[in-house]
Amino acid sequence: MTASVTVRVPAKVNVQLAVGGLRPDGFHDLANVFLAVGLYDEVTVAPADELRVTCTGPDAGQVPLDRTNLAARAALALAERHGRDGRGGGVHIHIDKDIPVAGGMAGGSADGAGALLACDALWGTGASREELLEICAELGSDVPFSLVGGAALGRGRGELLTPLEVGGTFHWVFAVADGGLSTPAVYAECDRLRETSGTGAGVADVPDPEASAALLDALRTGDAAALAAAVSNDLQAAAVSLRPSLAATLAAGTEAGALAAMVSGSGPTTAFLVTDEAEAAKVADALRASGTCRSVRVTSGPAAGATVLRGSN
Ligand SMILES: C[C@](O)(CO)[C@H](O)COP(=O)(O)OP(=O)(O)OC[C@H]1O[C@@H](n2ccc(N)nc2=O)[C@H](O)[C@@H]1O
Ligand SMILES: Nc1ncnc2c1ncn2[C@@H]1O[C@H](COP(=O)(O)OP(=O)(O)OP(=O)(O)O)[C@@H](O)[C@H]1O
Repeated sequence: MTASVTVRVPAKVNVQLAVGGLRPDGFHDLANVFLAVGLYDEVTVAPADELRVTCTGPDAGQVPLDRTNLAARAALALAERHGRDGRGGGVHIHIDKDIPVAGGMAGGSADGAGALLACDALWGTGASREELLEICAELGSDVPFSLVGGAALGRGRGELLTPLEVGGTFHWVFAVADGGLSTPAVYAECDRLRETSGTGAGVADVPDPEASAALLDALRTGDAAALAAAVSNDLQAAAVSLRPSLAATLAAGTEAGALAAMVSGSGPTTAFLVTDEAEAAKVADALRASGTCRSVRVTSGPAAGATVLRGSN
């Protein structure tokens, strides 16, 4: 019997986040271009008498350890589908968290996808990729992408994925802000700004979001300058409206020579696209010196999706 299984799962940045109208179910239709980047959480699962979640890492204190944790919800969902209800809760899930919490980098989603893959291996469930993706979509809009990684276009509320070709490595600097932002609050602020913009348009009749052809081309050819010219995030104004101090962080990265500066997803982490590792180090130093963020991370993408590192059945 396998003693434990460890899965590594990447963070994401949205190189394009086009937000459509508010749907009757409370979600927004998206054209969401995800890129997985090399900051990872590791999720380890092992048999236990009951469901238990533990977490280590710099932000561990902000992670819920009850059944609301996305990793716990993933384990319970798989157990229920495979008739393990009696025993299914019997798993210890440990999260070694390196992805900023509530930072717009899909940290909780990563843990959900990681726990799902790890429990599937631990229990020998043999769930198909299709079933795993279905459970991921039930857990959250970003969770399917955490499973597949690489780069993908997410339609619907972000869960309907089409893998994208990427022709090179893109270098990034991330500025982690103090505290998090609530994803629903940022979407609500986006609607509020649209309603008060004076266009007279309601939040339901926004044009259908479309992926940018220039952006997809830049990903395919690995052209960082072209990607920088095409990135966009419809949630950026909302995140900055809720956290005005982000404007200074964005300006600090731009002044330091970043090709592009943007809010990562719903924020408040900010993302800076740079030409290479040397530029990344320069921009990272400038951001640290600016005093406009809590910490700075340097990495690159695309990164592989959820991957079993140790143990399997
Ligand atoms: C901002 C992004 O991270 C960009 O990738 C995602 O759109 C958010 O994905 P997520 O954190 O997995 O979000 P979910 O757990 O599915 O939804 C949380 C809340 O965010 C809002 N939400 C999310 C996704 C979406 N397409 N439209 C929304 O309006 C809704 O208020 C929803 O109740
Ligand atoms: N495993 C988990 N790790 C972190 N947060 C979790 C987890 N499970 C549930 N949460 C809850 O989800 C909230 C959002 O955390 P998360 O780190 O996923 O945000 P995020 O990166 O902004 O998400 P996204 O980019 O998908 O919108 C947290 O405040 C926390 O209460």
